[in-house]
Amino acid sequence: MEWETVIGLEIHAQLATKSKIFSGAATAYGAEPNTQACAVDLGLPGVLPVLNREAVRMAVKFGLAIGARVASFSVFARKNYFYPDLPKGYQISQYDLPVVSTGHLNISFDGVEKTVGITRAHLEEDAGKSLHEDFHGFTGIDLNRAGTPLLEIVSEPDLRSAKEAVAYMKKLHALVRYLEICDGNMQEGSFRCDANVSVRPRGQEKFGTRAEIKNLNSFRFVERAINYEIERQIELLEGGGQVVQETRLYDANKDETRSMRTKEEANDYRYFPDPDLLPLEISSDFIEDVRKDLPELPDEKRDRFKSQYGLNDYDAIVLTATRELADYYEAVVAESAGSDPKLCANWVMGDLSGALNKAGLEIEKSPVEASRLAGLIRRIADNTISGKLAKQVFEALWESGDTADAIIEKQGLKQITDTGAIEKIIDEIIAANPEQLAQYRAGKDKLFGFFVGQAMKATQGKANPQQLNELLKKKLQ
Ligand SMILES: Nc1ncnc2c1ncn2[C@@H]1O[C@H](COP(=O)(O)OP(=O)(O)OP(=O)(O)O)[C@@H](O)[C@H]1O
Ligand SMILES: [Mg+2]
Ligand SMILES: [Mg+2]
Repeated sequence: MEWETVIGLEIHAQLATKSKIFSGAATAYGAEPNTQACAVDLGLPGVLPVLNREAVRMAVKFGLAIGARVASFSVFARKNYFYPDLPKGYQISQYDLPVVSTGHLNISFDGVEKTVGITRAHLEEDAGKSLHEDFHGFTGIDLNRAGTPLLEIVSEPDLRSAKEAVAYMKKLHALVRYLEICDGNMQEGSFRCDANVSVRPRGQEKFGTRAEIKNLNSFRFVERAINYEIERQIELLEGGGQVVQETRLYDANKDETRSMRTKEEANDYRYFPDPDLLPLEISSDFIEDVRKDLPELPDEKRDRFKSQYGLNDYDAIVLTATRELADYYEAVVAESAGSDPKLCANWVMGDLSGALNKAGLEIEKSPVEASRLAGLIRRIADNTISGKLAKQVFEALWESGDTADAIIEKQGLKQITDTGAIEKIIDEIIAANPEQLAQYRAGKDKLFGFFVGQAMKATQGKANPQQLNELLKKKLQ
Protein backbone atom coordinates (compact mmCIF):
# COMPACT_ATOMS: atom_id res chain seq x y z
CA MET A 1 0.00 0.00 0.00
CA GLU A 2 1.14 3.52 -0.62
CA TRP A 3 1.17 5.74 2.45
CA GLU A 4 0.96 9.47 2.86
CA THR A 5 2.53 11.28 5.77
CA VAL A 6 0.75 14.08 7.61
CA ILE A 7 2.71 16.39 9.90
CA GLY A 8 1.82 19.37 12.06
CA LEU A 9 4.41 21.21 14.13
CA GLU A 10 4.07 22.99 17.45
CA ILE A 11 7.01 25.31 17.81
CA HIS A 12 7.96 26.99 21.03
CA ALA A 13 9.81 30.23 20.48
CA GLN A 14 11.22 31.80 23.59
CA LEU A 15 10.49 35.51 23.43
CA ALA A 16 13.50 37.75 23.81
CA THR A 17 12.20 39.84 26.71
CA LYS A 18 14.49 40.85 29.55
CA SER A 19 12.09 39.71 32.25
CA LYS A 20 9.59 36.88 32.65
CA ILE A 21 6.10 36.89 31.25
CA PHE A 22 4.36 37.47 34.61
CA SER A 23 7.15 38.65 36.90
CA GLY A 24 10.19 40.91 37.02
CA ALA A 25 12.70 38.05 37.32
CA ALA A 26 15.46 37.98 34.72
CA THR A 27 15.40 35.60 31.74
CA ALA A 28 19.13 35.57 31.00
CA TYR A 29 20.44 32.15 30.07
CA GLY A 30 23.14 30.33 32.02
CA ALA A 31 22.68 31.76 35.51
CA GLU A 32 23.34 29.66 38.64
CA PRO A 33 20.40 27.25 39.08
CA ASN A 34 17.44 28.66 40.99
CA THR A 35 18.75 32.22 41.21
CA GLN A 36 16.25 33.65 38.71
CA ALA A 37 12.95 32.26 39.87
CA CYS A 38 10.88 34.50 42.10
CA ALA A 39 7.77 33.93 44.19
CA VAL A 40 5.49 34.69 41.23
CA ASP A 41 7.23 32.14 39.01
CA LEU A 42 6.81 29.55 41.75
CA GLY A 43 3.16 30.45 42.34
CA LEU A 44 3.64 31.00 46.06
CA PRO A 45 0.58 32.20 47.97
CA GLY A 46 -0.01 35.92 48.22
CA VAL A 47 1.55 36.98 44.94
CA LEU A 48 -0.11 37.92 41.68
CA PRO A 49 1.12 37.71 38.08
CA VAL A 50 1.43 40.89 36.00
CA LEU A 51 1.54 40.51 32.23
CA ASN A 52 4.71 41.65 30.43
CA ARG A 53 3.71 44.21 27.81
CA GLU A 54 6.80 43.52 25.71
CA ALA A 55 5.84 39.85 25.35
CA VAL A 56 2.44 40.92 24.03
CA ARG A 57 4.07 43.33 21.60
CA MET A 58 6.24 40.52 20.26
CA ALA A 59 3.28 38.16 19.82
CA VAL A 60 1.43 40.87 17.91
CA LYS A 61 4.48 41.51 15.75
CA PHE A 62 4.56 37.84 14.86
CA GLY A 63 0.84 37.80 14.12
CA LEU A 64 1.15 40.71 11.71
CA ALA A 65 4.14 39.13 9.98
CA ILE A 66 2.20 35.95 9.17
CA GLY A 67 -0.93 37.76 8.05
CA ALA A 68 -2.88 36.41 10.99
CA ARG A 69 -5.82 37.68 12.97
CA VAL A 70 -4.66 39.46 16.10
CA ALA A 71 -7.38 39.11 18.71
CA SER A 72 -8.60 42.25 20.40
CA PHE A 73 -9.70 40.02 23.24
CA SER A 74 -7.87 36.92 24.43
CA VAL A 75 -7.71 34.98 27.65
CA PHE A 76 -5.05 33.32 29.78
CA ALA A 77 -5.96 29.88 31.03
CA ARG A 78 -4.49 27.44 33.49
CA LYS A 79 -3.36 24.14 32.05
CA ASN A 80 -3.22 21.75 34.98
CA TYR A 81 -0.78 18.89 35.21
CA PHE A 82 1.77 17.48 37.60
CA TYR A 83 5.45 17.48 36.85
CA PRO A 84 8.40 18.04 39.19
CA ASP A 85 9.59 21.06 37.21
CA LEU A 86 6.17 22.73 37.51
CA PRO A 87 5.82 23.70 41.17
CA LYS A 88 2.53 25.55 40.68
CA GLY A 89 0.83 22.43 39.36
CA TYR A 90 -0.39 24.42 36.36
CA GLN A 91 1.04 26.34 33.46
CA ILE A 92 -0.43 29.66 32.42
CA SER A 93 -1.21 29.40 28.73
CA GLN A 94 -3.96 30.40 26.34
CA TYR A 95 -6.59 27.97 25.24
CA ASP A 96 -9.75 28.73 23.30
CA LEU A 97 -8.98 32.43 22.84
CA PRO A 98 -5.35 32.77 21.71
CA VAL A 99 -3.82 36.12 20.84
CA VAL A 100 -2.97 35.12 17.24
CA SER A 101 -4.93 32.86 14.90
CA THR A 102 -5.25 31.79 11.24
CA GLY A 103 -2.03 32.97 9.69
CA HIS A 104 0.23 31.42 7.09
CA LEU A 105 3.80 31.05 6.01
CA ASN A 106 5.10 30.49 2.49
CA ILE A 107 7.87 27.99 2.15
CA SER A 108 9.85 27.02 -0.90
CA PHE A 109 10.86 23.45 -0.99
CA ASP A 110 12.57 21.60 -3.83
CA GLY A 111 11.84 24.61 -6.01
CA VAL A 112 8.11 24.47 -5.27
CA GLU A 113 6.27 27.15 -3.31
CA LYS A 114 3.78 26.07 -0.71
CA THR A 115 1.64 27.87 1.83
CA VAL A 116 1.48 26.33 5.28
CA GLY A 117 -1.41 27.31 7.52
CA ILE A 118 -0.71 28.49 11.03
CA THR A 119 -3.66 27.64 13.22
CA ARG A 120 -2.71 29.77 16.17
CA ALA A 121 0.10 31.30 18.17
CA HIS A 122 -0.46 31.77 21.85
CA LEU A 123 1.44 33.19 24.79
CA GLU A 124 2.42 30.97 27.66
CA GLU A 125 5.02 30.51 30.35
CA ASP A 126 7.79 27.94 30.28
CA ALA A 127 8.31 25.40 33.05
CA GLY A 128 11.57 24.66 34.90
CA LYS A 129 14.14 22.14 33.83
CA SER A 130 15.02 18.74 35.25
CA LEU A 131 18.75 18.05 35.29
CA HIS A 132 19.48 14.35 35.23
CA GLU A 133 23.25 14.49 35.05
CA ASP A 134 25.93 15.04 37.66
CA PHE A 135 23.72 14.59 40.69
CA HIS A 136 24.98 11.26 41.99
CA GLY A 137 21.90 9.43 40.90
CA PHE A 138 19.48 12.21 41.80
CA THR A 139 17.65 14.55 39.51
CA GLY A 140 18.08 18.25 40.13
CA ILE A 141 15.47 20.88 39.33
CA ASP A 142 16.43 24.29 38.01
CA LEU A 143 13.50 26.68 38.09
CA ASN A 144 15.25 29.60 36.38
CA ARG A 145 13.31 28.94 33.21
CA ALA A 146 9.93 28.87 34.97
CA GLY A 147 7.88 31.81 33.77
CA THR A 148 10.02 32.55 30.70
CA PRO A 149 7.72 33.83 27.94
CA LEU A 150 7.01 31.46 25.08
CA LEU A 151 5.08 31.85 21.89
CA GLU A 152 3.67 28.47 20.90
CA ILE A 153 3.15 28.45 17.16
CA VAL A 154 0.85 25.67 15.99
CA SER A 155 0.72 24.73 12.32
CA GLU A 156 -2.12 23.12 10.46
CA PRO A 157 -1.45 19.48 9.54
CA ASP A 158 -0.32 20.73 6.11
CA LEU A 159 3.17 19.23 5.92
CA ARG A 160 3.74 16.04 3.97
CA SER A 161 7.35 14.99 4.56
CA ALA A 162 10.18 15.39 7.05
CA LYS A 163 12.06 17.61 4.61
CA GLU A 164 9.04 19.85 4.16
CA ALA A 165 8.63 20.10 7.93
CA VAL A 166 12.26 21.20 8.22
CA ALA A 167 11.82 23.78 5.46
CA TYR A 168 8.85 25.21 7.36
CA MET A 169 10.74 25.22 10.64
CA LYS A 170 13.75 26.94 9.07
CA LYS A 171 11.55 29.61 7.54
CA LEU A 172 9.87 30.22 10.88
CA HIS A 173 13.27 30.32 12.57
CA ALA A 174 14.45 32.96 10.11
CA LEU A 175 11.24 34.94 10.60
CA VAL A 176 11.39 35.17 14.40
CA ARG A 177 15.00 36.30 14.13
CA TYR A 178 14.14 38.87 11.45
CA LEU A 179 11.49 40.16 13.81
CA GLU A 180 13.96 40.14 16.72
CA ILE A 181 11.41 38.47 18.96
CA CYS A 182 13.50 35.33 19.61
CA ASP A 183 17.23 34.72 19.50
CA GLY A 184 16.64 31.38 17.81
CA ASN A 185 19.36 29.67 19.81
CA MET A 186 18.34 26.04 19.50
CA GLN A 187 21.10 24.62 21.67
CA GLU A 188 19.88 26.71 24.58
CA GLY A 189 16.32 25.65 23.85
CA SER A 190 15.09 29.05 22.69
CA PHE A 191 13.47 27.52 19.62
CA ARG A 192 12.21 23.96 19.85
CA CYS A 193 9.67 21.81 18.19
CA ASP A 194 7.08 19.14 18.93
CA ALA A 195 6.38 17.16 15.77
CA ASN A 196 2.97 15.52 15.31
CA VAL A 197 3.16 12.70 12.81
CA SER A 198 0.59 10.36 11.32
CA VAL A 199 0.25 8.29 8.15
CA ARG A 200 -2.77 7.39 6.05
CA PRO A 201 -3.31 5.34 2.91
CA ARG A 202 -2.80 7.65 -0.05
CA GLY A 203 -6.16 8.92 -1.25
CA GLN A 204 -7.85 8.56 2.12
CA GLU A 205 -9.24 11.80 3.44
CA LYS A 206 -9.43 11.00 7.12
CA PHE A 207 -6.21 11.55 9.05
CA GLY A 208 -4.52 8.69 10.82
CA THR A 209 -3.81 8.72 14.56
CA ARG A 210 -0.92 11.03 15.44
CA ALA A 211 2.03 10.51 17.69
CA GLU A 212 3.70 13.62 19.10
CA ILE A 213 7.49 13.72 19.36
CA LYS A 214 8.46 16.21 22.03
CA ASN A 215 11.19 18.78 22.36
CA LEU A 216 13.29 18.46 19.24
CA ASN A 217 15.99 21.08 19.36
CA SER A 218 17.78 20.80 16.03
CA PHE A 219 16.70 20.71 12.39
CA ARG A 220 18.56 17.46 11.93
CA PHE A 221 16.78 15.80 14.83
CA VAL A 222 13.41 16.94 13.52
CA GLU A 223 14.11 15.36 10.17
CA ARG A 224 15.45 12.13 11.59
CA ALA A 225 12.80 11.75 14.29
CA ILE A 226 9.99 12.26 11.78
CA ASN A 227 11.47 9.80 9.31
CA TYR A 228 11.94 7.21 12.02
CA GLU A 229 8.38 7.75 13.17
CA ILE A 230 6.93 7.43 9.66
CA GLU A 231 8.64 4.09 9.20
CA ARG A 232 7.58 2.86 12.61
CA GLN A 233 3.94 3.70 11.99
CA ILE A 234 3.87 2.17 8.52
CA GLU A 235 5.48 -1.01 9.78
CA LEU A 236 3.02 -1.16 12.66
CA LEU A 237 -0.02 -0.68 10.41
CA GLU A 238 1.19 -3.09 7.75
CA GLY A 239 1.70 -5.66 10.49
CA GLY A 240 -1.95 -5.33 11.45
CA GLY A 241 -1.33 -3.11 14.48
CA GLN A 242 -2.66 0.32 15.37
CA VAL A 243 -1.00 3.62 16.16
CA VAL A 244 -1.92 4.92 19.59
CA GLN A 245 -2.09 8.62 20.28
CA GLU A 246 0.85 9.22 22.54
CA THR A 247 3.79 11.42 23.37
CA ARG A 248 7.17 10.11 22.30
CA LEU A 249 10.71 11.24 22.81
CA TYR A 250 13.52 11.10 20.30
CA ASP A 251 16.77 9.50 21.39
CA ALA A 252 19.46 10.99 19.15
CA ASN A 253 22.09 8.48 20.22
CA LYS A 254 20.01 5.52 19.14
CA ASP A 255 18.22 7.47 16.37
CA GLU A 256 14.78 6.20 17.45
CA THR A 257 11.62 7.48 19.08
CA ARG A 258 10.28 5.90 22.28
CA SER A 259 6.95 6.12 24.03
CA MET A 260 6.87 8.53 27.00
CA ARG A 261 3.22 8.49 27.93
CA THR A 262 -0.13 8.18 26.28
CA LYS A 263 -1.32 11.61 25.36
CA GLU A 264 -3.69 13.48 27.59
CA GLU A 265 -6.83 14.73 25.95
CA ALA A 266 -7.27 18.46 26.24
CA ASN A 267 -10.03 18.00 28.80
CA ASP A 268 -7.65 16.13 31.09
CA TYR A 269 -5.84 19.41 31.61
CA ARG A 270 -8.94 20.98 33.11
CA TYR A 271 -8.27 24.28 31.38
CA PHE A 272 -10.01 27.24 32.97
CA PRO A 273 -9.48 31.01 32.75
CA ASP A 274 -6.80 32.13 35.18
CA PRO A 275 -8.66 34.06 37.90
CA ASP A 276 -5.51 36.07 38.69
CA LEU A 277 -5.24 37.60 35.22
CA LEU A 278 -7.60 39.90 33.40
CA PRO A 279 -8.47 39.09 29.81
CA LEU A 280 -5.95 40.59 27.42
CA GLU A 281 -7.43 43.46 25.44
CA ILE A 282 -5.39 44.83 22.56
CA SER A 283 -6.40 48.13 21.00
CA SER A 284 -6.14 48.81 17.29
CA ASP A 285 -3.80 51.70 18.12
CA PHE A 286 -1.41 49.27 19.76
CA ILE A 287 -1.56 46.99 16.72
CA GLU A 288 -0.93 49.88 14.32
CA ASP A 289 1.95 51.00 16.46
CA VAL A 290 3.52 47.55 16.21
CA ARG A 291 2.88 47.43 12.48
CA LYS A 292 4.94 50.59 12.01
CA ASP A 293 7.79 48.82 13.72
CA LEU A 294 7.85 45.79 11.41
CA PRO A 295 11.15 45.32 9.58
CA GLU A 296 11.38 44.19 5.97
CA LEU A 297 10.23 40.56 6.06
CA PRO A 298 12.11 37.66 4.42
CA ASP A 299 9.76 37.36 1.44
CA GLU A 300 9.79 41.10 0.83
CA LYS A 301 13.55 41.13 1.01
CA ARG A 302 13.76 38.22 -1.42
CA ASP A 303 11.57 40.07 -3.94
CA ARG A 304 13.60 43.22 -3.55
CA PHE A 305 16.87 41.33 -4.08
CA LYS A 306 15.46 40.01 -7.33
CA SER A 307 14.37 43.36 -8.65
CA GLN A 308 17.16 45.53 -7.26
CA TYR A 309 20.11 43.23 -7.93
CA GLY A 310 18.76 41.17 -10.79
CA LEU A 311 19.25 37.93 -8.88
CA ASN A 312 17.41 34.75 -9.75
CA ASP A 313 14.94 33.10 -7.40
CA TYR A 314 17.41 30.62 -6.01
CA ASP A 315 20.11 33.17 -5.17
CA ALA A 316 17.59 35.54 -3.64
CA ILE A 317 16.16 32.79 -1.42
CA VAL A 318 19.57 31.63 -0.23
CA LEU A 319 20.82 35.15 0.47
CA THR A 320 17.75 36.15 2.48
CA ALA A 321 17.67 32.94 4.52
CA THR A 322 18.90 34.90 7.50
CA ARG A 323 18.92 38.59 8.16
CA GLU A 324 22.66 38.48 8.89
CA LEU A 325 23.49 36.86 5.56
CA ALA A 326 21.28 39.32 3.69
CA ASP A 327 22.94 42.26 5.48
CA TYR A 328 26.38 40.87 4.69
CA TYR A 329 25.53 40.48 1.01
CA GLU A 330 24.18 44.00 0.78
CA ALA A 331 27.32 45.36 2.44
CA VAL A 332 29.46 43.54 -0.13
CA VAL A 333 27.44 44.95 -3.02
CA ALA A 334 27.55 48.45 -1.55
CA GLU A 335 31.30 48.34 -1.04
CA SER A 336 32.22 46.70 -4.30
CA ALA A 337 31.52 49.99 -6.03
CA GLY A 338 29.30 49.05 -8.90
CA SER A 339 30.66 45.56 -9.43
CA ASP A 340 28.22 43.01 -10.68
CA PRO A 341 25.74 42.02 -7.89
CA LYS A 342 25.61 38.53 -9.38
CA LEU A 343 29.39 38.24 -9.01
CA CYS A 344 29.00 39.32 -5.37
CA ALA A 345 26.27 36.70 -4.88
CA ASN A 346 28.51 34.01 -6.35
CA TRP A 347 31.32 34.83 -3.96
CA VAL A 348 29.11 35.04 -0.88
CA MET A 349 27.22 31.84 -1.70
CA GLY A 350 30.23 30.03 -3.12
CA ASP A 351 33.72 30.39 -1.71
CA LEU A 352 32.73 32.29 1.43
CA SER A 353 29.80 30.05 2.45
CA GLY A 354 31.88 26.98 1.64
CA ALA A 355 34.72 28.13 3.88
CA LEU A 356 32.30 29.10 6.67
CA ASN A 357 30.61 25.70 6.50
CA LYS A 358 33.91 23.94 6.65
CA ALA A 359 34.96 25.95 9.68
CA GLY A 360 31.52 25.58 11.29
CA LEU A 361 31.09 29.36 11.49
CA GLU A 362 28.05 31.57 11.09
CA ILE A 363 28.25 34.58 8.80
CA GLU A 364 28.40 36.90 11.83
CA LYS A 365 31.70 35.26 12.75
CA SER A 366 33.19 35.39 9.26
CA PRO A 367 36.91 36.12 9.41
CA VAL A 368 36.52 37.86 6.04
CA GLU A 369 34.54 41.05 6.55
CA ALA A 370 32.20 42.30 3.83
CA SER A 371 34.53 45.19 3.04
CA ARG A 372 37.52 42.92 2.37
CA LEU A 373 35.51 40.52 0.23
CA ALA A 374 34.26 43.54 -1.71
CA GLY A 375 37.88 44.59 -2.18
CA LEU A 376 38.61 41.28 -3.84
CA ILE A 377 35.54 41.45 -6.05
CA ARG A 378 36.55 44.92 -7.24
CA ARG A 379 39.86 43.50 -8.45
CA ILE A 380 38.16 40.66 -10.31
CA ALA A 381 35.71 43.07 -11.89
CA ASP A 382 38.44 45.45 -13.08
CA ASN A 383 40.56 42.57 -14.40
CA THR A 384 43.46 43.09 -12.02
CA ILE A 385 43.36 39.40 -11.21
CA SER A 386 41.87 36.37 -12.92
CA GLY A 387 39.01 34.42 -11.39
CA LYS A 388 41.35 31.54 -10.76
CA LEU A 389 43.94 33.53 -8.84
CA ALA A 390 41.12 35.21 -6.98
CA LYS A 391 40.59 31.93 -5.14
CA GLN A 392 44.18 32.10 -3.98
CA VAL A 393 43.67 35.67 -2.79
CA PHE A 394 40.50 34.59 -1.00
CA GLU A 395 42.41 32.01 0.98
CA ALA A 396 44.86 34.67 2.08
CA LEU A 397 41.96 37.00 2.97
CA TRP A 398 40.62 34.24 5.19
CA GLU A 399 43.90 33.64 6.93
CA SER A 400 45.22 37.17 7.33
CA GLY A 401 43.68 40.53 8.07
CA ASP A 402 45.18 41.98 4.87
CA THR A 403 43.20 43.65 2.14
CA ALA A 404 42.95 42.04 -1.28
CA ASP A 405 45.14 44.79 -2.76
CA ALA A 406 47.89 44.15 -0.23
CA ILE A 407 47.77 40.41 -0.93
CA ILE A 408 47.84 40.86 -4.69
CA GLU A 409 50.81 43.17 -4.33
CA LYS A 410 52.67 40.94 -1.89
CA GLN A 411 52.15 37.74 -3.85
CA GLY A 412 52.67 39.43 -7.21
CA LEU A 413 49.37 38.14 -8.58
CA LYS A 414 48.49 41.04 -10.83
CA GLN A 415 47.05 39.83 -14.07
CA ILE A 416 49.16 40.43 -17.18
CA THR A 417 47.00 42.40 -19.57
CA ASP A 418 49.76 44.03 -21.57
CA THR A 419 49.38 42.63 -25.10
CA GLY A 420 53.06 43.10 -25.90
CA ALA A 421 54.15 41.11 -22.86
CA ILE A 422 51.78 38.25 -23.63
CA GLU A 423 52.87 38.19 -27.27
CA LYS A 424 56.48 37.94 -26.24
CA ILE A 425 55.78 34.90 -24.08
CA ILE A 426 53.80 33.24 -26.84
CA ASP A 427 56.63 33.80 -29.33
CA GLU A 428 59.07 32.16 -26.95
CA ILE A 429 56.84 29.15 -26.43
CA ILE A 430 56.22 28.69 -30.14
CA ALA A 431 59.93 28.87 -30.81
CA ALA A 432 60.67 26.29 -28.15
CA ASN A 433 58.08 23.79 -29.40
CA PRO A 434 58.45 23.46 -33.17
CA GLU A 435 57.17 19.88 -33.24
CA GLN A 436 53.89 20.70 -31.48
CA LEU A 437 53.48 23.69 -33.73
CA ALA A 438 53.81 21.54 -36.83
CA GLN A 439 51.33 19.00 -35.51
CA TYR A 440 48.86 21.72 -34.58
CA ARG A 441 49.09 23.26 -38.00
CA ALA A 442 48.61 19.80 -39.52
CA GLY A 443 45.20 19.68 -37.83
CA LYS A 444 45.77 18.39 -34.31
CA ASP A 445 43.50 21.01 -32.69
CA LYS A 446 43.79 19.49 -29.27
CA LEU A 447 47.30 20.89 -28.96
CA PHE A 448 45.83 24.35 -28.48
CA GLY A 449 45.38 23.45 -24.83
CA PHE A 450 49.04 22.53 -24.64
CA PHE A 451 50.07 26.03 -25.72
CA VAL A 452 47.65 27.65 -23.28
CA GLY A 453 49.09 25.50 -20.51
CA GLN A 454 52.65 26.44 -21.38
CA ALA A 455 51.82 30.13 -21.44
CA MET A 456 50.00 29.95 -18.11
CA LYS A 457 52.92 28.08 -16.62
CA ALA A 458 55.35 30.70 -17.88
CA THR A 459 53.23 33.48 -16.32
CA GLN A 460 52.30 31.59 -13.14
CA GLY A 461 48.68 31.75 -14.19
CA LYS A 462 48.70 35.50 -14.49
CA ALA A 463 48.07 35.99 -18.20
CA ASN A 464 44.59 37.33 -18.89
CA PRO A 465 42.89 34.20 -20.27
CA GLN A 466 40.81 35.92 -22.95
CA GLN A 467 43.69 37.90 -24.35
CA LEU A 468 45.94 34.88 -24.25
CA ASN A 469 43.43 32.79 -26.20
CA GLU A 470 42.94 35.40 -28.86
CA LEU A 471 46.62 36.09 -29.35
CA LEU A 472 47.52 32.41 -29.39
CA LYS A 473 44.92 31.69 -32.07
CA LYS A 474 46.36 34.41 -34.22
CA LYS A 475 49.98 33.36 -33.79
CA LEU A 476 49.42 29.66 -34.25
CA GLN A 477 47.71 30.08 -37.63
N1 LIG B 1 -3.73 13.36 12.49
C1 LIG B 1 -2.73 14.22 12.58
N2 LIG B 1 -1.52 13.95 12.04
C2 LIG B 1 -0.50 14.80 12.18
N3 LIG B 1 -0.60 15.98 12.78
C3 LIG B 1 -1.76 16.32 13.34
C4 LIG B 1 -2.88 15.47 13.26
N4 LIG B 1 -3.91 16.08 13.89
C5 LIG B 1 -3.44 17.26 14.37
N5 LIG B 1 -2.15 17.41 14.03
C6 LIG B 1 -1.26 18.52 14.38
O1 LIG B 1 -0.97 18.37 15.76
C7 LIG B 1 -0.77 19.62 16.38
C8 LIG B 1 -1.67 19.73 17.60
O2 LIG B 1 -1.26 20.78 18.38
P1 LIG B 1 -2.17 21.45 19.49
O3 LIG B 1 -1.33 22.44 20.23
O4 LIG B 1 -3.41 21.96 18.85
O5 LIG B 1 -2.66 20.28 20.44
P2 LIG B 1 -1.94 19.32 21.45
O6 LIG B 1 -0.68 18.77 20.91
O7 LIG B 1 -2.98 18.33 21.79
O8 LIG B 1 -1.70 20.23 22.68
P3 LIG B 1 -0.42 20.48 23.61
O9 LIG B 1 -0.10 21.93 23.40
O10 LIG B 1 -0.94 20.20 24.96
O11 LIG B 1 0.68 19.58 23.18
C9 LIG B 1 -1.06 20.65 15.30
O12 LIG B 1 0.15 21.10 14.75
C10 LIG B 1 -1.85 19.88 14.26
O13 LIG B 1 -1.68 20.37 12.96
MG1 LIG C 1 0.19 22.61 21.65
MG1 LIG D 1 1.23 19.15 21.42
